[in-house]
Amino acid sequence: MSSSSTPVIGVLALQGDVREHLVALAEADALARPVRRPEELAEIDALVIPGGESTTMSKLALLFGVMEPLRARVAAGMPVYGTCAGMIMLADKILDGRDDQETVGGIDMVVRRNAFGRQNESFEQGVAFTGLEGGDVHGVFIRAPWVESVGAGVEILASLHEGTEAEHIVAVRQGNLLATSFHPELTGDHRVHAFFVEMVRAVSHGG
Ligand SMILES: NC(=O)CC[C@H](N)C(=O)O
Repeated sequence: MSSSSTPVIGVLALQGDVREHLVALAEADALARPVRRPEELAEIDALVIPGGESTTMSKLALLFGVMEPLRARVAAGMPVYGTCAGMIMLADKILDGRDDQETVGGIDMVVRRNAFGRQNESFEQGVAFTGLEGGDVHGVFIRAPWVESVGAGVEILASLHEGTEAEHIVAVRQGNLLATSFHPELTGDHRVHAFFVEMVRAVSHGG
């Protein structure tokens, strides 16, 4: 771990909206860099897994040999933030995935891919996010997953209501792992990234 107060945060750069996360992290006062190879994983304090396509990301992570090193670092407590496809990658269990699709795992949750359905492929909605000041976050949902269920150790940070129907969980935290169904990196509002950078600082300073 870096001992400086500016954490080095990688963005998993196999596929997806890497550049937007690099910009958002830099604006949230982190040193951000793309990460592709196992040896690059060893040089970061924390990681963002971007949105994109989780089936492709899974395949490339296996191909590049980063899946196992990533699992090892997650098990060792490295903070990771996953958005959308990145949320899927952090799920211990997924529904509607491809048969050969693997995840990094780490969050005790069941995530359903493309959960909001075809009619609702992409939409934008205000999201009340526990722990963030300044009002709703602007939620950009693109073929987004939702969290179907969580284990006892998982904190629910945001949910959406569908009409009068059930709530769908769209943001969670378990220990040093954070995941959102939506894409704060596509908005100019970097409060969720700043929230993650604070999580990373807390870990670094705590030793
Ligand atoms: N915007 C996104 O990241 C979409 C996620 C995509 N539907 C998947 O399953 O990976």
